[in-house]
Amino acid sequence: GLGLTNKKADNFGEWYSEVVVNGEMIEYYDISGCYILRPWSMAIWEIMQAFFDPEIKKMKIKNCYFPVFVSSTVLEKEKDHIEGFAPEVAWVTRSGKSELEIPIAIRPTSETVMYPYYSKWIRGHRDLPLKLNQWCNVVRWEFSNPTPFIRSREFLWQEGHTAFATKEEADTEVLEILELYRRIYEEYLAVPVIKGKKSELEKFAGGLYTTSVEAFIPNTGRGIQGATSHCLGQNFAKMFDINYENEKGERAMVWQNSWAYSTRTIGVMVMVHGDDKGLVLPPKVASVQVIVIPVPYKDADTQGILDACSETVNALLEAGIRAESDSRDNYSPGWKYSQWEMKGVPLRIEIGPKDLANKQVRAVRRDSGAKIDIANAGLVEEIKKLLDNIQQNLFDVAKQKRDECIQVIHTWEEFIEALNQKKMILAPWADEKEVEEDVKARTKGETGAAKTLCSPFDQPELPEGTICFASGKPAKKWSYWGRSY
Ligand SMILES: O=C1CCCN[C@@H]1CCCn1cnc2cc(F)c(F)cc2c1=O
Ligand SMILES: [Mg+2]
Repeated sequence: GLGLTNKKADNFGEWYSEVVVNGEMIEYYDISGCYILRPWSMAIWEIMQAFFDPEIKKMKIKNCYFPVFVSSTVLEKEKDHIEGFAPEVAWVTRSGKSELEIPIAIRPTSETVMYPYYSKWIRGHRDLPLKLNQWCNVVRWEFSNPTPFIRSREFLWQEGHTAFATKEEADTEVLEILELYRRIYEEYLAVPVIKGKKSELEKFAGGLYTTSVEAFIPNTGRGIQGATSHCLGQNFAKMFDINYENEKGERAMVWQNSWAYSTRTIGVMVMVHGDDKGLVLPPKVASVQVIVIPVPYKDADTQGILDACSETVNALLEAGIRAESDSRDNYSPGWKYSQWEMKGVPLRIEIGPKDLANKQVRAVRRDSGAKIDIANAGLVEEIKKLLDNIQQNLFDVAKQKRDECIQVIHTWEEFIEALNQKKMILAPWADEKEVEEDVKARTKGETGAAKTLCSPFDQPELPEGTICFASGKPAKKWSYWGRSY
């Protein structure tokens, strides 16, 4: 019957895959690491896209579409950028019965697909800035444990690829995009994130610097990169000859950025807000915000109740609230309550004989379970307020839980202790690659090594003489550390 067999606090991994399946977001596919995105999750992707796409259009970024296939010559053009990733690249080696002359890769990301054409299109300073984005899928044949939305062999994302005449313009855009990613998480998914800069070891090797929004999953004590915005510097301009004649008639290389968020966002939201009754959807991203359920009673005025349900739905729809009624006659109200709770619908409205008589409805919140009787007069306004309150409450609760997981430390002992307590660790460190490599080596274990998540833009005080928790060298900055996805 209905109901989850796994508890979130007991076995998180099994709970998560049960919730995304029972909530009808995901269907498992017969190829490992691949998942079907059912309408219940696709609708969330579309709602986020409906926010992000107009925002980048305001920034004069244009959408385009490049081929999914990459020739091996161009993919391998960038040796050091690719070398670590080579095992993840999926290849087409034949069509029908005939082997291909040259194998063709399926895009794992599109730098090498796009930049030869950036080189061709960018000739003079009037061709700048060139700012393109594409909404597409990418394929990375990952081997570590596949997880719906979080780590899959194919996923949907947007990838932005921009080119500027000056570093200043690039630096500015990196942060403008990162702010949009923060808004996706905090204003839509109700998930708190931390903005910061990746370490030299964790950044995109092909770029100059990487910024990210970092989320945290309290149940597993793991950080997760929520979205990423890189400044590529002039590295790819050098590799792909993307240069132009500047206003002084000199040859100059462009400054580039690339940035992405993916369907991973949905998985983070499920992990943070889901509970033992199933999904809990923030109203801003719920394709159904209010489900109206008739509660007929014996021979009580059933038609009157059904009419009240459709009138309520229509009033809510007219006010721009995404409402539906569930008037299926082959399920009991109780069964419907559980099913819509499993699907995480933020608000349920029940209409029974008593409600009909009193010209009111009974609203039930999915986040707190609170039951509220609301008069039909002024119903729409009350429901709007309730949905806003649910959105804010989900964020506040998630932020409070995440903040409780943050532990400031100064010594190695404190670091290990906090790691074992599944904390998100804030520590002063020397900001040296070897130090991070050493921490990874010293914390390797079956639950994965600790690594830097990001160095927050919002730096705490670093008093003179503070030492690095791992090396004893003078500390240069604070960074968040932890195990991660
Ligand atoms: O993260 C982004 C934002 C959107 C555009 N790309 C950048 C960097 C992607 C880094 N990356 C990430 N994963 C990869 C996997 C591969 F198999 C491969 F060949 C290359 C890569 C790879 O370059
Ligand atoms: Mg990867």
